[in-house]
Amino acid sequence: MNLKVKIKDFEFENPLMNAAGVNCYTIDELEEIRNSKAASFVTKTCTLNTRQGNLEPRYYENELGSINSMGLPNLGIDYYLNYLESLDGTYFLSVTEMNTENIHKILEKINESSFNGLVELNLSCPNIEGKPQIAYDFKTTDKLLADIFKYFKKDLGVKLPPYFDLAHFDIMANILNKYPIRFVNSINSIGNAIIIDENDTVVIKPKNGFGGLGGEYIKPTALANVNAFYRRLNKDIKIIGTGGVNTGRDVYEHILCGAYMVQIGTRLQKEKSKVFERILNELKEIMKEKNYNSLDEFRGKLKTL
Ligand SMILES: O=C(O)c1[nH]c(=O)[nH]c(=O)c1I
Repeated sequence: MNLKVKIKDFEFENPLMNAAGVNCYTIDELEEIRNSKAASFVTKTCTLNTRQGNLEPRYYENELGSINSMGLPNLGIDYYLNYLESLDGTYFLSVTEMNTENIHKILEKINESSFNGLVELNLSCPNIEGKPQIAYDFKTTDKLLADIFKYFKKDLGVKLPPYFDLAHFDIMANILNKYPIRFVNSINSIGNAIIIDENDTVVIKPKNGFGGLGGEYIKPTALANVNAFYRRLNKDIKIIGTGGVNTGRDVYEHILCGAYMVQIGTRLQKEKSKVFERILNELKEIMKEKNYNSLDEFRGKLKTL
């Protein structure tokens, strides 16, 4: 049984990796994933300088998922870049910045480095006070990508927020199809939800309790975003599916919708890196039952009525 995935010239043993932000803040956490059954990892989204992030409590989980307003805490691009440059194998480096000028600065830094993996440009952080998510501003996103591809020579994809209107899928896909983007990762957390505890109180401190939703809560929206972009993007832009993955069946559904790699966030936070082996075994069971020997045989084969 062959679980291999190819994105551009990069080949992965299987489709599983972590979602940015979970278990990927320190080198120790990244090494834990690298030494697990996951086929790759993505770093915590990083910026030019280190960031403390928002006040705590800034993360909360329950049986249905999680809510977070971390506020982009990270150890800075140099920390992650130096570590990544020391590795063989193919990994993902997630980056963003507070404005387009600094996004170009951090990408130019990567451009000049010997990093040979894929950059995941995060256009969808919902938790920076006063900063709207870039990917909800279509004009800015279009201009940013046009400027990036004037100089950026390495392999880059984008991390998108969920969209909820078919017209927005059309607009965004038309923009993305213009550029040599290697992948689109859908979705980031569903921004600005609230969860209330039994003391009539929100469960996280930042932004009056408003934070990004993850876990089972968001799987239907994640699957729809994966499939909407799979239907619209030209075939050399691969889809990475993120959101609501708890079982092998959830991975199977993301791939059925068109996903290549599949990222695990909330469930990894709960179960730690042994989750990759469990979910991989569950996926293999499903493929055996359905007599599939490779992911290509069922990727995108979602049936409609
Ligand atoms: O608050 C965060 O650090 C965060 N949290 C998320 O749920 N998604 C993101 O892209 C980010 I950068």
